[in-house]
Amino acid sequence: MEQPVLQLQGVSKRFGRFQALKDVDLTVNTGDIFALIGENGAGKTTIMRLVVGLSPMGQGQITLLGEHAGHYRHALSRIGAVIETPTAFENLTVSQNLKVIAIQHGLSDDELIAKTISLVGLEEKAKTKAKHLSLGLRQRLGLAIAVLAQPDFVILDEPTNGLDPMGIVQFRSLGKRLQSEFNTTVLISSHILTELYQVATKFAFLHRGQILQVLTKSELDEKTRGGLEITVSDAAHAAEILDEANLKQLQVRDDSHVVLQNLTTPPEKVNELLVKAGVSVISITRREATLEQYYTQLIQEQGAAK
Ligand SMILES: Nc1ncnc2c1ncn2[C@@H]1O[C@H](COP(=O)(O)OP(=O)(O)OP(=O)(O)O)[C@@H](O)[C@H]1O
Repeated sequence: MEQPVLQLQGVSKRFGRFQALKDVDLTVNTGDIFALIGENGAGKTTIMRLVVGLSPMGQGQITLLGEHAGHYRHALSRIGAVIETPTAFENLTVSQNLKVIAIQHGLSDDELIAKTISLVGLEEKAKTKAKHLSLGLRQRLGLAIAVLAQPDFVILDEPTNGLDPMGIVQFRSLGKRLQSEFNTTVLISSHILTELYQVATKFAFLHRGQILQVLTKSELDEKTRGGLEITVSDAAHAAEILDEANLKQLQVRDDSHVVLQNLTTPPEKVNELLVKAGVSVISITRREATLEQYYTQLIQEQGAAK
């Protein structure tokens, strides 16, 4: 059954006079791969640091695995986190690093270490010292450290930072395996929105310290579903004609572009309607909005609403 793993209620945080988070409400449930999406400085890392107690609480309440931030007893031992640059023992090899972490968790299972190394695709570097790893490989070691003890909840801040394309592909499968094989709940931030879209099941859009919207993957898919981009001589007139024909979900982008969403009407029909009404149709193209475009649009709407 779905249960809250992490809840933020009315969380605000200031750094001096700067309001980094404002009244943030979030619920991450068991099995979610919950993506935090936001521009540089939106507050993603601040949320993660507050959750793990790396930063003192501001206002509001954070509940992690049933315990309140500031009063954690067992919650932190049940999570794995990579926040900012992952740290490792520089003079120890990849497998020695993982051995140390295993011992810290009271585990002495070499098979688990080997399995974790393969999960993050570090087999060929198992005997390499951490100080000789590239940024992307360090990132993989950080991931391995975070997931080694099979925590209930994993927090990953920019886990794909520095990964090469192969690393990103492997990361995608790691995200899916964490969920399907270990039922791990994940909170993740990344700048690579196409990657987040591939792995996440829920999306929170954060802008200047505030949550604009939280969507499930199917809600996001619904909102970004394909539409027709219509280039015409007179967009306002075209919109009137389409509206009269009961094609309601439309948006005038500028003087010459109208976008019609959730369309079941074929493009030929749209063309016929417009041409009959004397609007010159230059082109009709089918488009799907990406997560990136959706996020940009959301921020623009937010700016326009102010
Ligand atoms: N210790 C601090 N002192 C002062 N300001 C801070 C501190 N930590 C974060 N900030 C500010 O708070 C804001 C949010 O920062 P945060 O690191 O959470 O953003 P982010 O969404 O993770 O961005 P990025 O994508 O760049 O990592 C930024 O403007 C940052 O400069």
